[in-house]
Amino acid sequence: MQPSQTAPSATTADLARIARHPGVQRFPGAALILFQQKHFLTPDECAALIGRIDARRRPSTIADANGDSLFRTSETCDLDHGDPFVADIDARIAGWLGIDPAHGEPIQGQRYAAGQEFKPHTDYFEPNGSDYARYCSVAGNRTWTAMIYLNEPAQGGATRFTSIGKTIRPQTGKMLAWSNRRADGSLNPDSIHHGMKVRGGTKYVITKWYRERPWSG
Ligand SMILES: O=C(O)CCC(=O)C(=O)O
Ligand SMILES: [Fe+2]
Repeated sequence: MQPSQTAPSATTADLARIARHPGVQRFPGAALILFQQKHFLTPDECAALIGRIDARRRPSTIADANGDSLFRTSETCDLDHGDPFVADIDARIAGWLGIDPAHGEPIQGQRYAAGQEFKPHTDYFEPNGSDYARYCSVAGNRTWTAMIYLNEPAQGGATRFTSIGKTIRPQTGKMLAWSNRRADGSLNPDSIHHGMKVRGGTKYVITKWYRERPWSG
């Protein structure tokens, strides 16, 4: 293999590598390291993922449940990494970020019907939260999130980063990638975001989370 084709081995994303991707956009401001890459997946790839999500979806769950049963009302699907199509997308996301793929959790699909949402939350686990040991003792906390919109709901369903005041609308194949930590490695509360209510149609995304240490399933 050429060096450029080898899988990355870094424990976190490589900002210089990301910045070199043609068409990548970095959102301004120091509060959050957030990138967008349009057309990361083709419409056909998105449709194929939607088919897989519909075949295996189940109600979504949350860590550190706060008693609000309406906090996350979507459905979730663990995609099968034994499926070469899924494995290829997984490798492309890790390659884009420059993170060792071993640090990634399995890709999940999320489906929101009209009226469903995921209220404002951070993707990292609260170190003082009741579920921290359960979710983080082996692989550590979540470092980076990559999320790809698979379709465009008829109405609603934007992702709003509530602290930095940025709203991103779903576009088929568009990837958002952000660091859940600040440049100094501390957890970043400004990564808080809201998967806003779908008002018409259905919304599908895939989410990919990376950890401080290798993920062992
Ligand atoms: O659906 C969205 O826009 C956000 C999804 C999300 O934040 C998550 O799954 O952690
Ligand atoms: Fe999230």
